[in-house]
Amino acid sequence: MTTELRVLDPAEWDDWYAVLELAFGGVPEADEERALWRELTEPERSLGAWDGDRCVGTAGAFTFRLSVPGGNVVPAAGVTMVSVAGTHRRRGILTSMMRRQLEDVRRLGEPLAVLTASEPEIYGRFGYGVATHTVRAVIDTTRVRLTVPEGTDGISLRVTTPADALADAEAVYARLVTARPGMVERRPGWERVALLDPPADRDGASPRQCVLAERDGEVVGYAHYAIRPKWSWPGPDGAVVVHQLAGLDPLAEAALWRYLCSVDLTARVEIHSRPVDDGWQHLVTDLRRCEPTLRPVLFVRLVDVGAALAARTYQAPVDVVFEVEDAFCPWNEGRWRLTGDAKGAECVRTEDAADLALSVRELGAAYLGGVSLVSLAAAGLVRELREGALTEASVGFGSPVAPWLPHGF
Ligand SMILES: CC(=O)SCCNC(=O)CCNC(=O)[C@H](O)C(C)(C)COP(=O)(O)OP(=O)(O)OC[C@H]1O[C@@H](n2cnc3c(N)ncnc32)[C@H](O)[C@@H]1OP(=O)(O)O
Repeated sequence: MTTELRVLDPAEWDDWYAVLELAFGGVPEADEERALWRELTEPERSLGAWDGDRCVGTAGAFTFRLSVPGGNVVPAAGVTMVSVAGTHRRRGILTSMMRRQLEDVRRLGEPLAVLTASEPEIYGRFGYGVATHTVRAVIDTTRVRLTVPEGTDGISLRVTTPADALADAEAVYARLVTARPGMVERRPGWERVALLDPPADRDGASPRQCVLAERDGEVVGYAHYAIRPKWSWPGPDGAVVVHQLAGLDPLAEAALWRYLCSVDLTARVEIHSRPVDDGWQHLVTDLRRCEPTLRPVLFVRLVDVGAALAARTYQAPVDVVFEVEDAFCPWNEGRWRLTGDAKGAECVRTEDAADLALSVRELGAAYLGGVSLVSLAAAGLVRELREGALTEASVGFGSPVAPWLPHGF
């Protein structure tokens, strides 16, 4: 069997997308959702694998800019819509699409490729490392109280709809992008992804609602949530389902959490995705009764090691030579000297002796400052060749704010 890889012709989008839908189980998306993904697809950077006139593989990329430690936003390919038809699996089609895609990303000059994986096992072989995690939790609001900081009463709340609050919520989001690594700048059209609310995904909950936090008439935070009513024999037993929450300062966030934790006729707050260092965990009286669980989310791949490492800053001075192994993108292989601090960085090829040896996957994992090089070394994935280099690099790579990706793509 030979398959041909080619750039997507927009006229073929329906056939191409049908392969993806089928690979994910074949449940058709709501018209509104499908139409939005069609609009957001960038055909010129989407690949199809064709067996004769049959599309049997798909892989897309979005043109993103990702926030990195220090506050820069760096061009990144947002790899997406990856699938291979059930009739054509395990014959190397995904591998050929990943190779071609990374070559294209390199040609476009984007130092990074990022993705969220359907199954984490798939992408390590292509050099992607897990760089961000998210916390899911269920707060038992019948047992857990929230102690909010003084000053929260200065925030007033207004209930509205996500659609009516869109411009205000987007303005808040835009101001937060550079404050936390791992966030994606929203391009035109992407604000509508935040509004997607297909009834099939609601699991018995209401359409999404929105509450705005305001100080002196200015919007300083918002939350998107839904209510899942439930009645048990003793009485009301509903849930508040938190989809998004963002505040420009701690008081705005605390006021939003207080509101969500005190909705009448509910007994729990379900938090689907929050940063691992989120403030609410310190406001609750009993974190054990919130059942926090961790999940890997964003995979990062350094497509151009030199440009990627020079694009972020380092919280403590670093001067280390990395010996990088990268069989899938051999242009990255070899030794790189990284020098940098909190103001800027440079990363160039060198013949000097290596201080640390690792694969490009581990560099991707550590890149956003959420996974420490020391912990990767503890797993045997980073080798220290000069004493002291591991601590130096690990401290420098760290981030005071945990990286987090607020939404999928
Ligand atoms: C960013 C995103 O869009 S994530 C979405 C990914 N898509 C899906 O999960 C949809 C359902 N699955 C599929 O469509 C396909 O099974 C794919 C795309 C995951 C894999 O496509 P294939 O063409 O079969 O992969 P390919 O033959 O190139 O396999 C490459 C390697 O990955 C391994 N692999 C592929 N899929 C998986 C998997 N789901 N779990 C573990 N290993 C896998 C193969 O065993 C192979 O290993 P090897 O190199 O050691 O031999």
